[in-house]
Amino acid sequence: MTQTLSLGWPAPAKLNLFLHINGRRADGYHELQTLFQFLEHGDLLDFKITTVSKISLHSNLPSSIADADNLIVKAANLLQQQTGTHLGAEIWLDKKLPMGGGVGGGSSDAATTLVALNSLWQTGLDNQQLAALGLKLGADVPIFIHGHAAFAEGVGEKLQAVDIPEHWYLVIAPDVHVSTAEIFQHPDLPRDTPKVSLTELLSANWKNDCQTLVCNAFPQVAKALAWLLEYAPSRMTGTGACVFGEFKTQQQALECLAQMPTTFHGFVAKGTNISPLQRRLTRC
Ligand SMILES: C[C@](O)(CO)[C@H](O)COP(=O)(O)OP(=O)(O)OC[C@H]1O[C@@H](n2ccc(N)nc2=O)[C@H](O)[C@@H]1O
Ligand SMILES: Nc1ncnc2c1ncn2[C@@H]1O[C@H](COP(=O)(O)OP(=O)(O)OP(=O)(O)O)[C@@H](O)[C@H]1O
Repeated sequence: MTQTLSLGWPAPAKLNLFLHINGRRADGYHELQTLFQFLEHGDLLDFKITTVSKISLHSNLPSSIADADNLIVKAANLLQQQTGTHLGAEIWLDKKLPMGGGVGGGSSDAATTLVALNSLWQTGLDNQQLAALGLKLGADVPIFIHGHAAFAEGVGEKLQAVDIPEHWYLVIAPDVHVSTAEIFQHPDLPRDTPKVSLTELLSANWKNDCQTLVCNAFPQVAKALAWLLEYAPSRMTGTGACVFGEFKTQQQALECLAQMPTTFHGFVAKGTNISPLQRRLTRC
């Protein structure tokens, strides 16, 4: 087999448009209800398929993340083990998403690796099997494999596709790393939002149950959110640190970005119900 080069696999960001924590399971994981939408903005991965089974990664990530801890390498190894393929891959990652930002960059990279390699290695797993594999790597991986905006329950793996308005967002990434595990372990995290139906949730005011705790612990997050709220309905995504403001048009979002203090870092992107990864897969 000749070596195959396959370029331009997107690993988009996600937003949690709301995030409710309904309880804590015996294994420590939390039951939640959340609404996921993708952004037309994210990391990019390239793959070279090799006939030796080695997985190697080249990236612009900080060297503090060892390859063995990288979710891309973990995803590729997991797919190899699961399918018994003897093929390997050389992978290039162009990291654009803020890390530990609640926009799911690591999970999205893992999902893109599973979806792309399953196609390029011709290992034939269906989306359900890939999502089950992905869940072993992180609670957010299945949504990126699912590829459609969704209402999620369970620990984030029970997904119901939804079609919701595709607004423009200004996302601000405060210069702090929020540990998802630490937020979920925190004694002050509210864990008692009652579960309600999707219909009720879609017409309610949206909130993020982690937001107050994270804003209290990280003044940079509170500051970014307070600034955004002057311009648009705004919230935190996931367990932070990113916050987003919602705009009807690209122009409004860009005008707000232009006024943003230079001490903040942010980007404008459109929300999308169909993941850019799905669109790339159908071009394969
Ligand atoms: C908060 C969300 O971003 C919402 O989309 C996700 O639920 C987090 O997903 P993730 O980053 O893929 O999280 P994981 O890597 O699976 O878990 C990190 C840590 O968060 C905690 N965790 C995560 C998800 C969940 N439903 N309950 C939890 O308690 C666990 O302590 C876990 O050790
Ligand atoms: N490919 C990767 N990209 C980014 N982070 C990675 C990757 N592989 C492993 N990690 C580790 O995962 C941590 C969290 O990454 P990520 O950027 O996905 O956080 P996040 O956006 O808060 O995710 P979530 O919204 O799922 O909680 C990083 O700090 C890093 O140590």
